[in-house]
Amino acid sequence: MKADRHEPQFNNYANRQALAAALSADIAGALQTAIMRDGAAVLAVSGGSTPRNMFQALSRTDIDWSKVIVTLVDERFVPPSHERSNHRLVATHLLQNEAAFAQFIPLYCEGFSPEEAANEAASKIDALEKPIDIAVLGLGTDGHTASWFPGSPELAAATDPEQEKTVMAIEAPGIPEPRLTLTQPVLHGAESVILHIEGTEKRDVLEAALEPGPVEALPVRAILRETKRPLQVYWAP
Ligand SMILES: O=C(O)[C@H](O)[C@@H](O)[C@H](O)[C@H](O)COP(=O)(O)O
Repeated sequence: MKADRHEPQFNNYANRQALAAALSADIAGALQTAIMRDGAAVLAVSGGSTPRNMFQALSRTDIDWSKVIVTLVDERFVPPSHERSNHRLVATHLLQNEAAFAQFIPLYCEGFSPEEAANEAASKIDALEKPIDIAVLGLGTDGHTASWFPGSPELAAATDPEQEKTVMAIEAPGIPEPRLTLTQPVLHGAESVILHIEGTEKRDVLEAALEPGPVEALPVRAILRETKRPLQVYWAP
């Protein structure tokens, strides 16, 4: 193993259906373990198109969802009625069936500025008094994860291991609306960090990010290099 390479643990599947079934079962098992240990479990999920099938499978798992708190790794600064809302995506595909009994902490807040909404969401997440048990991240082909986008003026602050804020407002060239994103320390502090990627292009981006180089170029590096335990990668072609 290369000394400066931060090896995640790869869980590779023949197809995306098999990945969704396995990842949803593994997340459900880890949530149930946290519930048994702590009386509650915190799950933070990403938006985008990749997690939809996994969300639908996870929504049907038979765990005590009333003891699960779901929140978002990041959010587009739009109301939950908007088609680009991650809140809407999670409400539609995850908080259904058995998982309809989960509690949900949104990041967006109607009538608030992005910064005010970030502070409001941070106060709710900080009040949980336990770290996130499972954070599920996606990956963009530009190397972003969460809303840590290359070229964002707030990228350094959001990926700073010393950042004291849990949630930050962030903008970046080319994205249509402001974002709200969890910061590096709160994801670093998660019991388990999962990267759910599909396709060869994203696998290549991850391999590039595992090589030495600046976080600014491939921001996912900020979590590849700083997790309490090996990042779990779930991948299918
Ligand atoms: O709000 C978002 O879009 C996500 O949180 C973002 O970080 C996502 O995980 C990647 O952009 C991958 O998105 P796809 O799954 O659509 O490729």
